[in-house]
Amino acid sequence: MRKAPLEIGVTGGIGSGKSIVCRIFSCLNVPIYDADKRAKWLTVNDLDLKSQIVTLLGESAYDSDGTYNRTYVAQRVFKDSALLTQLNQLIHPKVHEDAADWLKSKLHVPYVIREAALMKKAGDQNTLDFTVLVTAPLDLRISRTLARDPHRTAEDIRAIMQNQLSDEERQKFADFVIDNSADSPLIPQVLTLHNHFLEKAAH
Ligand SMILES: CC(C)(COP(=O)(O)OP(=O)(O)OC[C@H]1O[C@@H](n2cnc3c(N)ncnc32)[C@H](O)[C@@H]1O)[C@@H](O)C(=O)NCCC(=O)NCCS
Ligand SMILES: Nc1ncnc2c1ncn2[C@@H]1O[C@H](COP(=O)(O)OP(=O)(O)OP(=O)(O)O)[C@@H](O)[C@H]1O
Repeated sequence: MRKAPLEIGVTGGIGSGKSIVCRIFSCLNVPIYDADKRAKWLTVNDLDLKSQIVTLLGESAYDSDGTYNRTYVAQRVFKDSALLTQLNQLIHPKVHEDAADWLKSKLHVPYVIREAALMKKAGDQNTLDFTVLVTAPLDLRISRTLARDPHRTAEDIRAIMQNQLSDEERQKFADFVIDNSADSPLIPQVLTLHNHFLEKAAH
């Protein structure tokens, strides 16, 4: 009997469908750690991190009510990969610490999922048992993201993509791939993986 749950990473670029895939896993009672969402929470609630971000990006990184000004930060960092690296270096250790704390309350389940766009860059694959890559054609990812995020332009989305690994690079470390193109239903693919992970966790 394993002492801890299996840890599965779900990764993919902007608009690939990580969140929707994780929502399906969540319906199967699998706990999900959403690294993007937690990173945003930490930027506001971890005061040490907040002051480091102000030192790096200036007071404009936060609105007067203390909200993280994501539009401002996105405009700065997705155009300047060196600055993005510096921001990552502040945020990622905090996210790793937070994820480790989260895992401590999930010891009773067969497996958990960590959802993150930056799996390889963040070094997450070293602690994961398996990695699942969610893919979709680039144009479809752009159109889905435009429909979801009306405040972004196609140019913004391409700038973000340029700061992310390509699917080809992600395939090198992925154990499984979920095809999220228009004609490929997600639920059967998730169910197959779910059964596989349950089996792995039992042995
Ligand atoms: C830059 C920020 C302010 C943009 O916020 P915004 O709400 O506009 O976008 P959102 O967070 O939804 O991200 C949009 C897309 O960019 C991706 N993305 C986010 N951060 C990064 C990054 N550091 N490198 C590459 N892609 C990133 C997301 O996965 C998503 O696909 C925010 O993403 C941020 O603070 N990122 C740095 C923290 C981080 O690395 N988060 C990733 C998980 S650890
Ligand atoms: N198979 C699909 N059919 C229709 N819409 C989809 C499909 N997959 C994803 N979408 C939609 O496309 C958008 C992007 O998907 P999602 O938010 O899951 O991507 P993501 O990989 O989590 O993106 P990000 O990295 O930006 O957080 C969402 O609005 C989602 O509802």
